[in-house]
Amino acid sequence: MPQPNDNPGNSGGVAARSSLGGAELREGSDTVEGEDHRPQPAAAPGVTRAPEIAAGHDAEEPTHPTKVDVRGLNLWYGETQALFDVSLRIPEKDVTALIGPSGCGKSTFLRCINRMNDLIPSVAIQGQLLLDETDVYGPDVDVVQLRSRVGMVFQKPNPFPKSIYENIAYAPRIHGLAKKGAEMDELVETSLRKAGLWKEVSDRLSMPGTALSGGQQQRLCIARAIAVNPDVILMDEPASALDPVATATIEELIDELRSNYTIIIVTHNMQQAARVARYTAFFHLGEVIEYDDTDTIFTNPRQKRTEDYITGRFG
Ligand SMILES: Nc1ncnc2c1ncn2[C@@H]1O[C@H](COP(=O)(O)OP(=O)(O)OP(=O)(O)O)[C@@H](O)[C@H]1O
Repeated sequence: MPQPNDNPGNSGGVAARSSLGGAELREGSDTVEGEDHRPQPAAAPGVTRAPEIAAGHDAEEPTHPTKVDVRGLNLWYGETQALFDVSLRIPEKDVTALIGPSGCGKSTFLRCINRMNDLIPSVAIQGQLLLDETDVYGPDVDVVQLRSRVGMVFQKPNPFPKSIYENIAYAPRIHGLAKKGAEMDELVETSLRKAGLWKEVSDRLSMPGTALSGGQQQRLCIARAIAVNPDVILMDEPASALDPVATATIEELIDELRSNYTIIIVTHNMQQAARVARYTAFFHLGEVIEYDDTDTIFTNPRQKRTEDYITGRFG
C-alpha cells in the first residue's frame, strides 16, 4: 500500500485550515502533527501504484502527476458533518469520476475544490486541499483566480441570459485574457471549437445562449469554462438533464478534453463513469470507501460496500 506521505512536496499531518462563514472550525483532536491518521485510499491513481494494483494493468501505462491533492478533508454544514477525512490524489490531464448514492457528499466534495462552498454560510472545513502546490484554502488565495483555474459545469445548463458570443467572451474580458475585436473573436471561436459547438453556432453567435437545445447549452457552458484556460474542470452530473444523444455527445467531448484538462465528474450513472473515467472514487456517507482505476472499481472492487453499490444492492 502506498503511504499518503509518499506524495512529494508535502510533509504530512493534517492542518486545520479554514473556517468559512459563521461556523466554528473543529480541531481534529486525534490528529498529531507528523502522524497520519487518514484512511488509506487503495492507491493514489497515477501517482504511486501499489504493486497489487499495477498487476493486471499495463506496466507501461504513463503515470500523471497529482493535480489535486486532498488530505484529511472534513466538512460540516452547521452541526452536521458531511465529509469525513477525505483523502484523494487526483491525477492531472485525465478523468476521475465520483460515484456513490444520493447524499453521500460527492457534490459537496466537488465544490470544495473551487471553494464554491464558501458561498454557504454554515460551512466549516478542516483539512488540506492542494491544487498543484497551492493550498486552495490558504490565506493568499484569490478565489476569483482560483475559479478561473478550476472551472465548473453544473447539472442543469446555465448559460448567461446573453448572446452565445457574450457567454464565452464575458469572463475572458473580465480577466483581461483577450482584447476586444479579432483577438476575442478568435478566443470565442477556439473555445466553441474545443467544446464541439462551433459548427452548430458559427452563423448565429448573436443569438441568446438560452435559445440553444439543452445539450448545446451544456456544451456552451463547457466552452465558457474552457475560455478562461482552466487546468481543472469540475462537472456535477453534466449530462443528467440531457437526452441520450446529447449525453453521448457530452461524453465524447469529455473524452476529447481529457488530454488537456483534469476533469472531475460526479455522476449517478455508473455506465457513464465506466465509459468516461480512468479513475473512480466511491463515496458513501461522506467517506471515500474506495478509489482506484475505474476498471478495478467496476470489475474487482476491494471493499464489500463498493461491490454492493456497483451491483445495485443499495443506492
Ligand atoms: N447547502 C447545504 N446545507 C446543508 N446541508 C447540505 C447542503 N448541501 C448538501 N447538504 C447535505 O450534505 C450531504 C451531502 O450532500 P451532497 O449534495 O454533497 O451529496 P451528493 O452525493 O452529491 O448527493 P446527490 O447525488 O443526491 O446530488 C447531504 O446530507 C445533504 O443533505
